[in-house]
Order: sequence, then structure tokens, then C-alpha cells
Amino acid sequence: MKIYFSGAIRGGRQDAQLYQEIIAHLKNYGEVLTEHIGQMDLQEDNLSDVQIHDQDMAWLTASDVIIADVTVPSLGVGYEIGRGLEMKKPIYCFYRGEKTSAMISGCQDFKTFKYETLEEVKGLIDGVFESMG
Ligand SMILES: O=c1[nH]c(=O)n([C@H]2C[C@H](O)[C@@H](COP(=O)(O)O)O2)cc1CO
Repeated sequence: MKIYFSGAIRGGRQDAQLYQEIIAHLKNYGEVLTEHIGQMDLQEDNLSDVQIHDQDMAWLTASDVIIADVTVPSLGVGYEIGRGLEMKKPIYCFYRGEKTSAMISGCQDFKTFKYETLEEVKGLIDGVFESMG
């Protein structure tokens, strides 16, 4: 199972540690193609924006499922979800707090879950992968 994890980079790195822990949990279910998103000391290396975009689109295309943390608003995460939807990938979004964008929680083509703690999101992820068989 190839998993595309999507989380904010230029949108803000305040949840980077949480992404790292979510990614570690996702690894119980398959290969996470975007492990760099959980890297605490992520430095934008010398890839151009075109290279970043094209690499991520290739990973998105290769993925079997998209798991997105949509707590920190990110143009890139929203874009990846939209492109993933076009590709008919199964998509599961997770967020903390009061609300997320209506364009995410209001989309009936994929599921969006609210959570509070790391343990809770891990349990929700377990439920998602168990339901996928
Ligand atoms: O350097 C990067 N590497 C990278 O893989 N991305 C992708 C993966 C993330 O799921 C998403 C984050 O978008 P943003 O940077 O707009 O928050 O875009 C985004 C950037 C920077 O925009």
C-alpha cells in the first residue's frame, strides 16, 4: 500500500512533530511516499518549485490512498486533495479545532474526521485502514 501523506509546509510548520508521529503510525499500513513532510528540520533543498510540484504529482499518481492533515491551512494540501479527487484516489482528511474549510468538510466524495489528540487520530487511521481491508 502506497500512502501519500499531505500536510502543510509553506502553510506553516507548527504541526511538523505531529505529522512525524502520524507518518510513523501510517507506516504500520504501508510505504509513506512523503516522509519528508514530518521532518522537523525540513529545509527546502535546491529543488525548484517545478521539480517539487512534478515529484509530488508523480507520488500522488503512484499512491493508493491520500491521508491529509488539514488543520494548518495550506494551499499545497488543498491542491493535492483536489488533484487526488480528480484521479479518483481514496482520500481521508483529519483536522483539529472548531472547523476546517467547507470545501473540505463539505465535500461528499471523501471523508473528513475531527480529532483532538494524537491517540485519537491514530485510532481513526486504524479504522480507515481496517475498513479498506
Ligand atoms: O517543499 C515542498 N515540498 C512538498 O512536498 N510540498 C507539498 C507536500 C505537502 O503536502 C504540500 C504542502 O503545501 P504548502 O507548502 O503550500 O503548505 O505540498 C510543498 C513544498 C513547499 O510548498
